[in-house]
Amino acid sequence: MPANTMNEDLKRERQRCSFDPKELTYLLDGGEEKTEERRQREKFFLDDPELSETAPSDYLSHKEKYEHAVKKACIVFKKVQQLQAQGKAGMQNFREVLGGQLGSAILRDGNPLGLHYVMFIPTIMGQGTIEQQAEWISKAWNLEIIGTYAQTELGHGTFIRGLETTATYDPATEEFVLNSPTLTSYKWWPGGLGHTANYAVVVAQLYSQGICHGIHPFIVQLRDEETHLPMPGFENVRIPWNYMLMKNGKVLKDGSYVKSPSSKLTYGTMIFVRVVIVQDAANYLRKAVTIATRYSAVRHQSHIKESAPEPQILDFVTQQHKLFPQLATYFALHYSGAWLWDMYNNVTSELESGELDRLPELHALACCLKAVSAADAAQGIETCRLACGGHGYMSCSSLPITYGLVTAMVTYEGENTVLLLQTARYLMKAWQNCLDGQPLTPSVQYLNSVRRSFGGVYHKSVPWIIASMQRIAAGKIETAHRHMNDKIKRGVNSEDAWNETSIELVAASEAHCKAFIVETYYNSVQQIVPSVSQQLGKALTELCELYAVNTLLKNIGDLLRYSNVTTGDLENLQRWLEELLAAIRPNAVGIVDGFDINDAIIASPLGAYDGNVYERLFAEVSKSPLNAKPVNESFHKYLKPLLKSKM
Ligand SMILES: CCCCCCCCCCCCCCCCCC(=O)SCCNC(=O)CCNC(=O)[C@H](O)C(C)(C)COP(=O)(O)OP(=O)(O)OC[C@H]1O[C@@H](n2cnc3c(N)ncnc32)[C@H](O)[C@@H]1OP(=O)(O)O
Ligand SMILES: Cc1cc2nc3c(=O)[nH]c(=O)nc-3n(C[C@H](O)[C@H](O)[C@H](O)COP(=O)(O)OP(=O)(O)OC[C@H]3O[C@@H](n4cnc5c(N)ncnc54)[C@H](O)[C@@H]3O)c2cc1C
Repeated sequence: MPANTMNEDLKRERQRCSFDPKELTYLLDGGEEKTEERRQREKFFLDDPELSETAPSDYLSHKEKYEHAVKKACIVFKKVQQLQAQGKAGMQNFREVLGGQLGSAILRDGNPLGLHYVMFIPTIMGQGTIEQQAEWISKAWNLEIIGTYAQTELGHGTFIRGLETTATYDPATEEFVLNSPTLTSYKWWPGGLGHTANYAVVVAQLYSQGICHGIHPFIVQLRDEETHLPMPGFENVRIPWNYMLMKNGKVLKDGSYVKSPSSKLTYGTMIFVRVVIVQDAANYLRKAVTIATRYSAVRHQSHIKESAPEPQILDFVTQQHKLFPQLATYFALHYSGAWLWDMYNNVTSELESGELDRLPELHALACCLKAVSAADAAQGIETCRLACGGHGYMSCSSLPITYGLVTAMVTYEGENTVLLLQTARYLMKAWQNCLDGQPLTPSVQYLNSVRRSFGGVYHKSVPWIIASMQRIAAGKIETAHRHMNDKIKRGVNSEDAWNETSIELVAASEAHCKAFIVETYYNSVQQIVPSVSQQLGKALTELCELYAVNTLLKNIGDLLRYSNVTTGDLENLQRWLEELLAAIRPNAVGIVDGFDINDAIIASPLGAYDGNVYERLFAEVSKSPLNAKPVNESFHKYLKPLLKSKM
């Protein structure tokens, strides 16, 4: 590949951009200094020859991939320790390095220490007493032990009240006795459980004095700390009394049980991870859309006008309609994720002082935002992959693996439908409160105002779209509430009525979440615009408008059903969408440049900064061991005899 050449199309695109991408980078990082720190950190890891890929891991076996990932995770850990020793990193950096997009680029095939940092340590911090934190946290941070979070069993993932593993307190020895007595009670799925972790937080049904007190977390040693040989299996495993995490519910030494202020505090780690997933989903989406946008600026195909040369595929409006909403969705999820993170931190500190009032609202928002961000990011990444035609299908494009990782988010940490139904529970109560004239929490305040008016006259503005989406959400909430109550009035019991109405309940939850995202995104942009250049402010506003218009147009049926919108208004919306695509077109490459994702993190020949797509694709396929020899052995072994036998 010619060194230092920049693709001519990308050069032109960069000249066309109306704002300076660096300004966007600084905005997203939180300032120039933060950008510099991030870049230095990325360089520190990515320039390490032991961490940079010489050959793609696609060509390794499953076992080799695992070993390769463990090796890299250990190198990363040592490097973070080096940074800490130099005072250049705090504890937070484990999360930034191992959990963010840098970590997922280095540990492309999975992070064997991921659960240790994202669930084991947070559970001890959130569920352990001060003494238990003192005992376990520093060991865990220093990687003297490696933990995981073992909740899901072969038979139960969603319905955690149905877990079968038991922990029975024996006051005679002051120990808990753990048992997984059936095939379906086997712990199944926990990340790192197979070969990496030597400890786990095990979630089990607590029994004391003959009474079941529901699920609680216990620290259990899985493997010998020296030999790493597995401890005897889950039959009558004895652990000391203080291995039950007792910040919330407790068992006293005599076996009496002290209830937690809320049994749902045991579910705290799940809320934390759901909150983190929103940001994680956004980051994966921005990587995919960077790849697809740069590729679409470099790729020429077909004709718009027969007389003109083949255009960049980014000039097809249908291509813009595939990609630009993904750019906008990144920002929408980024700002909603930041909002949720703030709420999570505020509510967590309220919980510390015994205030539980805002926990239900946090739970309702974390559930629907996790579900919608995982689903939208997955769909967005798949759209980006398809938008790259055949080359998007190649594993070296990084798009299939990115989609695979994000689609798992739909299932883990609470399956999406199940989480949307949790939010629906909250919304049904909120609607009832609204009917009864009771106060409403901030995120459902709109139900009151929407109830009073059916619609407002169309005007070309995001606030009109927000109001329309709130009207749709309130309409769907009202419909589900009414249908469920009709069934109950007809004699259906409330549980069956819930199940029979659940399609509408899920739809109501999604609509509520979308309205929340558009409003949060709009408010964030309104706050940012006065502090950035006029050009960047305009670009950010256009993206926000695109997200709003596109989301509303995807719900035309609902809009017609729940508002007094006219077909003329819909045509105006469609025109607005097309205007926005045209306005964003010159800035598309500048926007993804502003994401400032290092080429080693992009890890795709289609999306590198220099745009040398074809040269990089060629270089990539030549790494395949299959291409090392002109004739593969299978020809002589199988094909040749077959060909002969046919002659
Ligand atoms: C340092 C480096 C780090 C790196 C950093 C980051 C980067 C990477 C990030 C991503 C990587 C993450 C990898 C994670 C891998 C996956 C791990 C897992 O899946 S682990 C496994 C994950 N597994 C799952 O997620 C399992 C999903 N299942 C569940 O969570 C539960 O079974 C349930 C919530 C669905 C129902 O629970 P159930 O007990 O049957 O409850 P009912 O329905 O009967 O409702 C009763 C009442 O309770 C209320 N309430 C409920 N929850 C909460 C809450 N949290 N709070 C408050 N309230 C709550 C509810 O609203 C209702 O209130 P009301 O109406 O009565 O007033
Ligand atoms: C990559 C990955 C990593 C994971 N890591 C961990 C880990 O580290 N630790 C851990 O403990 N677990 C882990 N899990 C498990 C994960 O949390 C569960 O798979 C998840 O919670 C879903 O539960 P399930 O598999 O039982 O799905 P199920 O609940 O069996 O879902 C199957 C279907 O049933 C539907 N369904 C179930 N209940 C209801 C309901 N009440 N109403 C309507 N529909 C319903 C769902 O919507 C879905 O369509 C991981 C899973 C994956 C995929």
